[in-house]
Amino acid sequence: MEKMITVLPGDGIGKEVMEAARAVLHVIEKRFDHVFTIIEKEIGGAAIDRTGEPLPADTLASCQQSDAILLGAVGGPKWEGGAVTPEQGLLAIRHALKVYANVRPVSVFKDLTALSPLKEAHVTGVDFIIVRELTGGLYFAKPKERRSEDEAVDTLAYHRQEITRIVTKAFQLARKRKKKLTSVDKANVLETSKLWREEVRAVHAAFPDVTVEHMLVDNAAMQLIRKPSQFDVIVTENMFGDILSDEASMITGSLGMLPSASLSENGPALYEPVHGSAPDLAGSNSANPFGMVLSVAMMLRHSFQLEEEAAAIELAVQEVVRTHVVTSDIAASEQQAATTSDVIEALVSCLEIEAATATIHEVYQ
Ligand SMILES: NC(=O)C1=CN([C@@H]2O[C@H](COP(=O)(O)OP(=O)(O)OC[C@H]3O[C@@H](n4cnc5c(N)ncnc54)[C@H](O)[C@@H]3O)[C@@H](O)[C@H]2O)C=CC1
Ligand SMILES: CC(C)CC(=O)C(=O)O
Ligand SMILES: [Mg+2]
Repeated sequence: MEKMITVLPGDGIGKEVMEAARAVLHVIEKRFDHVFTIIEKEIGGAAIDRTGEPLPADTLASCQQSDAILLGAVGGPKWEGGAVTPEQGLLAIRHALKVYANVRPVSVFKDLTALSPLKEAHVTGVDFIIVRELTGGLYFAKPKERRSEDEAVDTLAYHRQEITRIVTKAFQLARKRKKKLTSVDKANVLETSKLWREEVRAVHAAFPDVTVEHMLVDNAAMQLIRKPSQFDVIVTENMFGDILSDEASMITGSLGMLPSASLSENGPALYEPVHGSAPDLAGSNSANPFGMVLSVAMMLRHSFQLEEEAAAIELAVQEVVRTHVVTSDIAASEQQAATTSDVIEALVSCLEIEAATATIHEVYQ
């Protein structure tokens, strides 16, 4: 298979975790005989420094011509408060690619259950996805913001159609899973949430086999900690999904574990870890690359239908976790922490050994 992938490392640890994505893709290419043409482009602070723009035209053009896009993370103190910010580049690319559905799976690796701050019994069996609306709501309001000396206003607006398409996507995903959808809103006070609920009820008519519950966001935040295994598919608006997914990441042991896929109706999808550029870790070779690497697996599965290749990556992550080659966020102690480079090396050899094992298997069966 031949595919073109634009990679956008971005800023901070985005660059470091993208090294892991590249290394893993390289092994997959060799092992399964694919050709991945990788084009690297700038976004965020790196792009501002060189061009003055957080999303240069050539970056967007490359993404639009690609079969899929991998993004690290953007942002950092260097650009905070500037007239142009790295985060504007991130929002702009999501908007331009129309990737309205951000799918964030939350599942716990067996060998990490003890690391969750939650009781092990509560974490066991956790396997849900957050479907976050990604191109509307507070982060995209027009006029985007209003600011006077003493007042600032952001506008939360949703059009019925924006709700219909994300809710439909969530129902479709729920139908393929345990058929339980939790719609999270704040319908007791927000007009947008009332419209959201109306639409969930309307779309439900086409998915009678899926059970729906409506949950207020403050309760949902609590329920995620109380009993995360109650969830199957959560669908929610942009900012609620942003906040709840960082919260949910800790069920798995670390924000560094979570991958995501940002999907459009029919254009290329964007795959990125849930975390940001972590300025506190940048340059220290200690970022957890699993969220990025698992995003590569999502890309292979969803954009290229390469199930075996995706599973090979997930298996390698599982094996590397099992052998405790992990960064400090999920290591048993600081002394036992591996570097990002160690983890990449372990992932690569694991993927290569898996290949060798597969070959022996084929020879002897
Ligand atoms: N998709 C993106 O590009 C995102 C960008 N950001 C940007 O990132 C910058 C930093 O934001 P923060 O609020 O600090 O969020 P963050 O997600 O970068 O970091 C939050 C905390 O989690 C830790 N962390 C994050 N990723 C990790 C990993 N892979 N391994 C181990 N620990 C990890 C960090 O060390 C930090 O303590 C800001 O400029 C923000 O706007 C934030 C979230 C998403
Ligand atoms: C710029 C922010 C909206 C990025 C973020 O936190 C996210 O997408 O999860
Ligand atoms: Mg976020």
